[in-house]
Amino acid sequence: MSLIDIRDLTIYYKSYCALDHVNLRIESGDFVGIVGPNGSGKTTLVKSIFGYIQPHEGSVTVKPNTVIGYVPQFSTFNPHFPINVFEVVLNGTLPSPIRYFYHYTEKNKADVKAILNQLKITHLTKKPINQLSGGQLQKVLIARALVTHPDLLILDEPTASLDVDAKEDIYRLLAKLNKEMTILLVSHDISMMKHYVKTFACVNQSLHIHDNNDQLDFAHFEDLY
Ligand SMILES: Nc1ncnc2c1ncn2[C@@H]1O[C@H](COP(=O)(O)OP(=O)(O)OP(=O)(O)O)[C@@H](O)[C@H]1O
Repeated sequence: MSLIDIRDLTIYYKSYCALDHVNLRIESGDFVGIVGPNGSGKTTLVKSIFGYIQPHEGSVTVKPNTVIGYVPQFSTFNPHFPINVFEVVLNGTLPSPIRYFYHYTEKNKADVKAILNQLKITHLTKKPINQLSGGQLQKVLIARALVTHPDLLILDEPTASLDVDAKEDIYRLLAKLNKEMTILLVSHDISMMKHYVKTFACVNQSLHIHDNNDQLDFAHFEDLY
């Protein structure tokens, strides 16, 4: 069974059709890059995988017991909230829905330490998040998603607004993580993605799949923007 099986997914916002009979299968171990122009339906596709948006037609089936980690778009995160790195990552262990009087366990805290160590950001543990660089904050958000030990990590434009070195650093980290988990990455960085991604899904209301081993005409992809 595929990790994610999307069949004939059609989503409308009122009368506007954002996704039109989209089909996509994500297999365990894949590194899928979702590309497409602004407003083409990438975030809508991701939200439908989480079940935040219900299909008007078609279905999204997630393999039972799949743990999904999510790194939201940078712009949806408030970097000025008075909280430090350890606390942000610890938040990732909160159960959903949150129970009243929930207390973090010692295991939760040990998991956070282990992830910070794995991502080599232990030195940032006590730093307030408003003192982090863009690349450091992005790694912290990835750490928060990893603390639940996901089978599938979904990232929505994790490298937007980062400089080239910080972008490369994030892509190298994702390539390493892909040895242990499946990755679904929404991004506009086609030129960098093509070095790391195994499968491209090109969204523009409908969806086309390309194997990165194909001789892809990336110039044509870039024309879409
Ligand atoms: N809640 C909503 N209500 C109405 N229209 C919406 C809503 N969310 C998205 N849309 C519209 O649906 C289309 C797809 O939006 P979506 O956010 O999925 O695109 P995207 O490919 O992620 O864009 P971007 O690259 O700019 O982040 C857009 O035309 C958008 O304006």
